[in-house]
Amino acid sequence: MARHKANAPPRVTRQPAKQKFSGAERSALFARREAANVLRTVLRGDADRRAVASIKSLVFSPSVRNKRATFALVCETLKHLNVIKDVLEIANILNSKWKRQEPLVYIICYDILFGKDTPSVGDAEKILMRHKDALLSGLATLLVRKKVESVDELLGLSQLKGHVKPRYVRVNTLKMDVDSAVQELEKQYKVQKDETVPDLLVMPPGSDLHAHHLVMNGRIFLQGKASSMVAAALQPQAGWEVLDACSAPGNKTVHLAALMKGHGKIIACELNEERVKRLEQTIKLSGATNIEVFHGDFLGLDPKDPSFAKVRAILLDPSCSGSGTITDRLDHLLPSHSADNMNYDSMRLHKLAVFQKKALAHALSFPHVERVVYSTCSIHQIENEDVVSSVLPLASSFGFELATPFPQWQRRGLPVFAGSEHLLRMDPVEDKEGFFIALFIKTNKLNNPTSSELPERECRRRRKQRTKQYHPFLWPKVFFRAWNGSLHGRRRKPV
Ligand SMILES: C[S@@+](CC[C@H](N)C(=O)[O-])C[C@H]1O[C@@H](n2cnc3c(N)ncnc32)[C@H](O)[C@@H]1O
Repeated sequence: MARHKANAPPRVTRQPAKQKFSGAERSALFARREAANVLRTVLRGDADRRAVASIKSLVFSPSVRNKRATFALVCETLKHLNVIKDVLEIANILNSKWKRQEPLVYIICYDILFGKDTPSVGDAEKILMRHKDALLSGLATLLVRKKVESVDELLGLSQLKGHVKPRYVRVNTLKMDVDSAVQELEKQYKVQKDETVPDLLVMPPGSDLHAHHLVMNGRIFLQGKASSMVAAALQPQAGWEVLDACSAPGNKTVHLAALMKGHGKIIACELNEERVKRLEQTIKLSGATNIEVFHGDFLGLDPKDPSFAKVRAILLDPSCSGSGTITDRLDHLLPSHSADNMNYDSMRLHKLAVFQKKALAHALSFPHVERVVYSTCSIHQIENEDVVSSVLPLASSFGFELATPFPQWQRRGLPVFAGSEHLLRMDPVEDKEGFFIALFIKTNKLNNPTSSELPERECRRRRKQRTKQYHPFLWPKVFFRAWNGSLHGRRRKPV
């Protein structure tokens, strides 16, 4: 009887010279390799809790050639990942020697078990195809064990099927006006203007614009509704100086530039080196010339540094759990979102909230700032209402009040403190995306004279006192950094 090397790792990529593939086979083979590379990055990032980019942005990076097929394969494999892993275990096919090839094995198994065409070319494919019967019978065993009749039931897919979201595009008014964009897009799609954000267009779900010439040349940006509401809520005026505190990949930064009609200055601060590169690409694509990129820690910026003396508005969109967009990003399918990780999640949320509170308190402490927007794509109260309520005493001591962004918007903050009706929420089911926005405006309605009525020395004294009172945690860090020579990040020239 012929014996297969069942437990040997597949040797991949190189094919024997004489082997001839059809065009379709070749492109399927490439798509599986590209999907495996994306999946490897996604799973590694998820395991380390340090994802560099979402699945979408990895697939739509320039290095991936067959984007549509790769995206579909990655998403489908992730949706089925737990099932595939269980089936592989039941079929007892893999051992530790396969470890380095795991993502490719998952992709091929997806194709074998659930794909339209069974893979016919490729070394790894051939090895796994020899186990097709074992894989199929492993799947049947799994359905029986889980007491379900179909794979859909196993995946609980029915819950996700209602999640159909329109495609939103934001017109980059630095390069094109809204009506011209509508005219151009209407040649291929049904287009409507969004009723909330003036430069936002709504198109049918599934409209694939990734390769559209308006996207490629930065005349329109593929940006969701919630994300487009943030810069609009800040309402920066042409000529202002604005600080985008946590800015990469820069969608909101370039939206600010468009709202300011290219006049004034935007300082885009970003901590992560890799993401600074993406920020710079976004800025270049947008054509904005008034954005200065600052590679460094927002918390390390000294609000009293003369470079920020003219900053009048801050957009703070800090790192968050992303719980409002997980169905979009498919993050809920990643191993870290399984029930086993609930404890880890609450620890992570707590850590995020600590940072968010610090960052918001810091934003409010810039002396000449009049408007601060705080936003997250999270549904959790701990990252939203709780963060805002924790800084309210500090905010009011600086003369800030909560204001109501988009007053016509119905869904407001959770009623957990007086004033939460000013906050804006979007619901992941009703609005197809979970999001949160808070807007602080300096009204200077203090019980004592307004800061503009006080001599500068007195203002300084009061600020110092307030800082001592509310910021015990901030200054030691800043001083340490200054002492350590790392207070200032790298300031880059405008791109
Ligand atoms: C939610 S993302 C911002 C998205 C961005 N506003 C946009 O619309 O494209 C948060 C960003 O903040 C950055 N970040 C996290 N901590 C930071 C810090 N202390 N200082 C500056 N940036 C930080 C992260 O690296 C990440 O790129």
